[in-house]
Amino acid sequence: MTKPKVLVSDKMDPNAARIFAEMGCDVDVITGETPEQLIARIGEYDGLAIRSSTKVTKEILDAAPNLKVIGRAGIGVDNVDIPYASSKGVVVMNTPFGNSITTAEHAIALMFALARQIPEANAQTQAGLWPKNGFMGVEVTGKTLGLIGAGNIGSIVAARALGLKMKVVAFDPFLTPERAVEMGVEKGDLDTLLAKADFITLHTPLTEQTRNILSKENLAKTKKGVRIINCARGGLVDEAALKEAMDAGHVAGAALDVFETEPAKASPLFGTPNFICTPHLGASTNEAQVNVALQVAEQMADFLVNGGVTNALNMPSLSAEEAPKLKPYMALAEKLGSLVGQLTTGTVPRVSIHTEGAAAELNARPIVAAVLNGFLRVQSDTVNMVNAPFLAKDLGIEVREVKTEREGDYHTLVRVSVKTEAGERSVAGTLFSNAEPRLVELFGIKVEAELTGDMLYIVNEDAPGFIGRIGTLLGENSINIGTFNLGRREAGGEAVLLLSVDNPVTSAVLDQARKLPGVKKVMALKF
Ligand SMILES: NC(=O)C1=CN([C@@H]2O[C@H](COP(=O)(O)OP(=O)(O)OC[C@H]3O[C@@H](n4cnc5c(N)ncnc54)[C@H](O)[C@@H]3O)[C@@H](O)[C@H]2O)C=CC1
Ligand SMILES: O=C(O)CCC(=O)C(=O)O
Repeated sequence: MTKPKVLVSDKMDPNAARIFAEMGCDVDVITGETPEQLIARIGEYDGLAIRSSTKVTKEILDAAPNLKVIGRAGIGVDNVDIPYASSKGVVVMNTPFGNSITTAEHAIALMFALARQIPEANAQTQAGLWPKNGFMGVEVTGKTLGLIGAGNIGSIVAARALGLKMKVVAFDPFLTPERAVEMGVEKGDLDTLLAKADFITLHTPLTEQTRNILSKENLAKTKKGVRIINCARGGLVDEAALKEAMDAGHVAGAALDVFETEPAKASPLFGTPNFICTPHLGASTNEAQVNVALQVAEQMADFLVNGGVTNALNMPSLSAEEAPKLKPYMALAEKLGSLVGQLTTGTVPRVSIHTEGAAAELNARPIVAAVLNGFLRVQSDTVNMVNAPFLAKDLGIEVREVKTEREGDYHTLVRVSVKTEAGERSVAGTLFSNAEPRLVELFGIKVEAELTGDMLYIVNEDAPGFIGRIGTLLGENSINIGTFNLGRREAGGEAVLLLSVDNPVTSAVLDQARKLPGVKKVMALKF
């Protein structure tokens, strides 16, 4: 088997390359290239490992037909066009925890640097000025820290601030009252936070809701003398409004690690008294960089070599415990989706996935994605587990999930139903020995079959002599039958025949089969 090829295109701890190699990937580390150089190179790679410098645009994704996974050694993925990557079936992963402590510590470091004006005091002291009287600081003890965003990093910042005997007011629409109590913070709305905080620190992603969350209007609602720290993303603070508020003496100090445009080579804030900044160093410690490099390489290699999915942003994760249990279900789900896709014509406004018994206890998202992957594969060669749910949405297909924990006839069952112009049609399957996917029902008829390789699907009137005739026809055309699976609605009624065959059935043979007496439908299937 050829080894997957990975490109590391941003500066990353060397442990990443070591792990990729140890886990069976060929790895190239080529950093600092222009977008054009990356476009010329990316075509040969299965994986791309990045930090924040590489911008993974539509153009880069279009030039990457082999790309299967993008791994961000860090948290923010705003440098990756995720919707487009998803539409191309490329998994995007990050490492959500590896640099959180380091970034929280940077926010706390900047808070102290602001409180005691350390950068300027340092500069003037080293210039020989000994400015003993020019730097009256403030204590942080007893002050209120306004925390905008109480996720991984925000909650670490809160814990550190509480340790410094500060009070913490947190604004985060997803923060539950219980979690706020657990964190020891006061949950407040944004206006309350703005009115109360002596220091404000931001820890949200940049979204349409958070862009300019510290706007001119909101800065005006802050306490006079407030100090602001942003170690999250440029664009959360309106930089021009911040400059105005600092010049007016309303904001006493601001520390930015991140800027709206990076690298920030110029800014109206540069040179403003009590403004300090760092060049997006939030994650830059030895510890964090080793953590994220190891983690991204392990996750990407696990995906490329073993199919494991961890911390993907556009695909359901499969934990190490879940993966072995879910894998046979995903195979079953994909086969059932494929069967119903091959047997259905016309528009399908709805696909329902019903899990029953043991299947209902599992994480349904990978099972649903696998059904859609199989179902849509019939119309698209480029569909996969990542883009199938997006493609279904684009096609206007409603996807329903139903779970019944009670067992029916089978210990475990997955049923796929599609709504068509002709009505609802469904197929169902189970796992034999908890591992082997088997079809057990086809459009209301009980039929047990392994869906594999080339198959022939025949609907006929149940009558003596038919099986002999189809066997003879295939034999005369040198088509060897592997398995033979029969089902019927009732004696003498509609019957279904599913045959696995050792070689594909040509259209000429299909035509001959259609002419056999009692035959209603004949189709070649492929799994
Ligand atoms: N400066 C640097 O080098 C680094 C920056 N970061 C950035 O830090 C940010 C936070 O990272 P994590 O804490 O790991 O993310 P997280 O996802 O754990 O937490 C983000 C929090 O923001 C909250 N949030 C979302 N929308 C909000 C809104 N409209 N108002 C208030 N809160 C809102 C979410 O509910 C969530 O709790 C990310 O943007 C990340 O890119 C992360 C690492 C290093
Ligand atoms: O990789 C870096 O230095 C930046 C880290 C960062 O911003 C993130 O993880 O979101």
